[in-house]
Amino acid sequence: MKGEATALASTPRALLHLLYNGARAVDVLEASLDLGLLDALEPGPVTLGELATRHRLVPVRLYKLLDCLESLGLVRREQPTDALESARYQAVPGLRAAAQAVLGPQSLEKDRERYAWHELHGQLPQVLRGERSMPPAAFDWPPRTAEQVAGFEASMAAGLPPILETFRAHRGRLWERGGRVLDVGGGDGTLAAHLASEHPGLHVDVFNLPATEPLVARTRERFGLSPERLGFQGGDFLREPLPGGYDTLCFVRVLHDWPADTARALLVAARDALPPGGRVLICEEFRTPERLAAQFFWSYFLMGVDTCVSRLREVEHYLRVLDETGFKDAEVLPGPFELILAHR
Ligand SMILES: C[S@@+](CC[C@H](N)C(=O)[O-])C[C@H]1O[C@@H](n2cnc3c(N)ncnc32)[C@H](O)[C@@H]1O
Repeated sequence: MKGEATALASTPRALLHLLYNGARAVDVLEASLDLGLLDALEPGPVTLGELATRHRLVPVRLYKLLDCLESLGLVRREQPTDALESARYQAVPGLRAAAQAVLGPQSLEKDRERYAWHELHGQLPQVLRGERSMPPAAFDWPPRTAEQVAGFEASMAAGLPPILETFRAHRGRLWERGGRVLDVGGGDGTLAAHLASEHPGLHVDVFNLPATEPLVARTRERFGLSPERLGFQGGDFLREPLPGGYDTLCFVRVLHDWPADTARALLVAARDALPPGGRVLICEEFRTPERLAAQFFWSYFLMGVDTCVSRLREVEHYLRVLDETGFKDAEVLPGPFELILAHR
């Protein structure tokens, strides 16, 4: 039985049937996760008879649940005889981890429900004609009040684990020589604090808008770091050059927020601030089919927010701009969020 991932649906009509049944499909997956069926199905293959006995489930009912999973392309079935119990199943690789990430307690999708998407729901023709938008009271971009800034930076920090995983996977390569790092647009300093804590030879500063200074101070305190290990440089990268004195400048989920010419200008500013041999690190949600799917909520939501021009770009776009702005030896380091490393 082959276990490789499959397309969600083979035809547009099949996809539309599945989408219409989205709430029921999520119910099927949550039940499968809660019952522990995914733990058994992913190593698989396992027969329906074994699954039903192990989990004390009614075989004829379990068969129908597995039909639902099969129609979603999430399990494969072999039916050696017509007896239900003999049907053998195997989940596609990664299903359990995906179900945990998307439906489990730390689900980003569930967190997104608190945003006012229903302001647009059912109104897309008016939204697209420019007659209706997200009310600023429901979502303001860029964040303006201290409360909005703190809420936004906290939600960014909550999404850092896969980024930290990538940084950790390449720790030897990135930080064995220590040095001074500037995390440009570095949020509330959570990434910088992890880097400083995990690598005693590093000094890390956050460059961010002055309004974020108290947030970085709080992070510094939470991690028990001194200002010598985790510093703050207040500034506006749209209006002033980036500060010098660093070996590495990081742009983590920053460049995608801007039009291409602004993102390019930021890389030029980085080049001008770095010494020869200095490094730039770009960590982004590069545009891939999976990332676009993970971004579906924001593609929908931001139709009503013209002030946000954030967009996913292919990794090749950034590699080309790095080349055009004079960076050398760019390479893509793999991980849950790929990291581009390039040298001045
Ligand atoms: C999408 S967030 C990314 C935060 C963080 N790097 C992360 O990945 O969690 C963009 C960051 O850029 C900062 N930023 C936005 N405009 C800026 C500006 N003009 N100058 C400096 N920082 C800015 C924001 O305050 C925020 O921290």
